[in-house]
Amino acid sequence: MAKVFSVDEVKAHSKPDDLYIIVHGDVYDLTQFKNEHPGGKKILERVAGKDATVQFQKYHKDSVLDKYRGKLQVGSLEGKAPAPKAEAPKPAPVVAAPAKSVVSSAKKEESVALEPFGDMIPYGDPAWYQSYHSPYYNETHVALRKEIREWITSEIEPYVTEWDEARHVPDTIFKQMGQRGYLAGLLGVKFPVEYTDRRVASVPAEQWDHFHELILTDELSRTGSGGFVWSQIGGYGIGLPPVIRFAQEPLKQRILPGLLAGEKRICLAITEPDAGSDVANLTCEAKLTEDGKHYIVNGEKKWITNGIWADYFTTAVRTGGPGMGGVSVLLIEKTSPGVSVRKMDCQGVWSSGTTYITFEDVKVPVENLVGKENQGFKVIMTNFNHERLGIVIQCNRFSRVLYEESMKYANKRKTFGKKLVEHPVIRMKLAQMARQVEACHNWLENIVYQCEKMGTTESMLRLGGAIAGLKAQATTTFEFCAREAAQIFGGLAYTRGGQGAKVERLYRDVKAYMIPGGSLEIMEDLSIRQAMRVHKALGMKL
Ligand code: HEM
Repeated sequence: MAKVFSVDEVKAHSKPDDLYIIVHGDVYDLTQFKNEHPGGKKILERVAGKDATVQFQKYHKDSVLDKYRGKLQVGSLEGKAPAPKAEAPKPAPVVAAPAKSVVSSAKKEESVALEPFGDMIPYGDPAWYQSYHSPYYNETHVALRKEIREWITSEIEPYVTEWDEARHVPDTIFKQMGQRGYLAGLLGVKFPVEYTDRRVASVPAEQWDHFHELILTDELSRTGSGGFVWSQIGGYGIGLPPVIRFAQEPLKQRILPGLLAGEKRICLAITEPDAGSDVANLTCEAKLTEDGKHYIVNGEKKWITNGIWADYFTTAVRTGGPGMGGVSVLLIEKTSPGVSVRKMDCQGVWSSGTTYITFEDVKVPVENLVGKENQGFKVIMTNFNHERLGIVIQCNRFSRVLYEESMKYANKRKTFGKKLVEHPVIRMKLAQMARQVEACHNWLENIVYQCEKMGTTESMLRLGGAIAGLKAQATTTFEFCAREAAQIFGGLAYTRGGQGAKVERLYRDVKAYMIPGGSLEIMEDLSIRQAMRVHKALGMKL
């Protein structure tokens, strides 16, 4: 049990070799820590024995305490009120919608506002977190949101900067993703109960839908690190769906339980030094042996997320003639002789393990063919909508994080005698960020709802154009917000770590979202070309 102090008792610890301070009513012993304090020891000695809450808030985000509390807190002041949790106070009488599935328009009376959640900064969270009415969410979504946010706040967020600098997230975190059932819920398909006994604590498997997946990815992205998110789902979220949809049953039985549990890792290997968004041009070749039992694979793959840690590579290879009709997909195993991986040094997403892979005479059993020979393009295409929606969710939360961080900072930092937020030029930046984030999120929810209703084939055929347009929108919003947030934070966004850590990191991560998964230019073009094709079939009259 932590000790209870009076103000006078804390005052007695006001020497450099016996240095206590008070922050938010909690008492910290900084006697040893002062020597390693990044802000210097003298500044701490000046507030020794005192309440330093105001000074602390000026130089740090409160989340710094999540990391150091365990090590430094020795007690609390007498009469201190318990700290507020992630859930905000309840201002209005609101109830969650029934857990029946997404509420239909015919049942308008069920579409009631959900309870407020989070910090209630305007636009700092999606509208349904801030007691707006929504037709999309029910109590299972509410429960999942709470479950993930608690985990991220206590076990992930305090360490993200450290992991990014180390360019590696501890393997235990990915294992937890498996144990918590999150990995099984990230595949754009119904919860795969036939291959795993892992379950998400707050959502019955049979009720799992696309909005749960949205919430999961969105909350992971609140960490403000593309590297962290990609370290967990960057390879998995695009490497595994083709296997679960198109691989042969014995292969699935063999590898899925380990992958869904977070014990094994997988990635998607399509891009090559000379083939990115123009997938049909890839050259990595796979030749069938004369006995028809193996493929022999030779070639290179570049910019492969998580490749360095992967046990399996869902790999696009050329088995036939030129163009898309000669492409197949093979599951290649890391243990096969001839596979080598080299980590690449990139501008952003540092902890995501971007990798260069070479395949030299790698022998792959024909049982590892995913889909049919020379029909790999269909396998790849089926993946695109899910991959791009994942990118959109991440980008939009990153944009929101940039806005939220800016809003908080603009409300505490003073220049020329005023808070930043009191300068119209800064409010204009915040307004421009918020309106783009909100527009993007509303389009996103609409598209996710269509995925939920249409199913895989129809959504693949009909939504490709809109999802490409949405990716273009989300990535340009992200780029805009990174630039504006950096201007608001000034020098703090130019240095790594500290209060501007998320802004500086996300600024570096932008291009990792704007180039892969279909570059901005290709997305904009596709959003019109593909939509025209679909609408021609729907009877478009020009
Ligand atoms: C529990 C007490 C404290 C802890 C755990 C702590 C921890 C830290 C950490 C980790 C940083 C690096 C930047 C960051 O991650 O935000 C930092 C920077 C800093 N801290 Fe503290 N600190 C504490 C109290 C204080 C107090 C009371 C003051 C002022 C009186 C202070 C002044 C500063 C300054 C000036 C910086 C440098 C900020 C910059 O680079 O812009 N700290 N502190």
